[in-house]
Amino acid sequence: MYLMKDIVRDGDPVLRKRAAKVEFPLSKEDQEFAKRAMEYLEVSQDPELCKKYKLRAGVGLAAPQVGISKQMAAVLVPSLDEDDDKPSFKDVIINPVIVSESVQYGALTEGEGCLSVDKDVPGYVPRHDRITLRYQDVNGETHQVRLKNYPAIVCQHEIDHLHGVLFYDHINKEDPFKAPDDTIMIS
Ligand SMILES: O=C(O)C[C@@H](Cc1ccccc1)[C@H](O)SCc1ccccc1
Ligand code: NI
Repeated sequence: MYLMKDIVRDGDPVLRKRAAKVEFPLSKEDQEFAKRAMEYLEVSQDPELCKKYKLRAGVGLAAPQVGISKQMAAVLVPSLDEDDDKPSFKDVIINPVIVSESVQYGALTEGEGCLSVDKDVPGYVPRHDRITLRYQDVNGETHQVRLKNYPAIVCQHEIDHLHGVLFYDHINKEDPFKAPDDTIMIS
């Protein structure tokens, strides 16, 4: 499993590169990332284990964030209603492509953070509220899923990492809390 020491921080050029496409069958290194990244997310979302391993909670972890410039990201988005323990989205997305996206924006009301960015950067991060995502899983199977609101926001944050984009690149410099007026605000 990865620890915070394995996470590359803003300033490292790997976070600003466009990551390379992943070939199948996965190499040992790629399989290792998939396993360790999903483990990180699961452990980080367990309050006890999160404290024990001194992790920052995460709902996504992209390969460039551990220095691997390849198009892979683990995503584990818990369902928003606590009692339903089935995640709203859980998979390792490989060579992801957003094949269609809503004109309407969505943004988290609390703004965003990033495991690779230690400073708080306040402001709304306008993203597409709904997306159709095509990706391959660790077995090379192609999936096409429609996501909206929180899971859509998380996948766009992770896919940005594969294109060398960080969340604060999207924040309006003049007025950080300005968002297009029909933006869906997600809490
Ligand atoms: O740095 C990362 O990629 C992981 C981020 C993903 C993220 C997605 C959407 C919006 C904000 C961040 C971490 O999950 S940041 C910590 C966190 C944990 C739980 C919920 C939201 C953010
Ligand atoms: Ni991030």
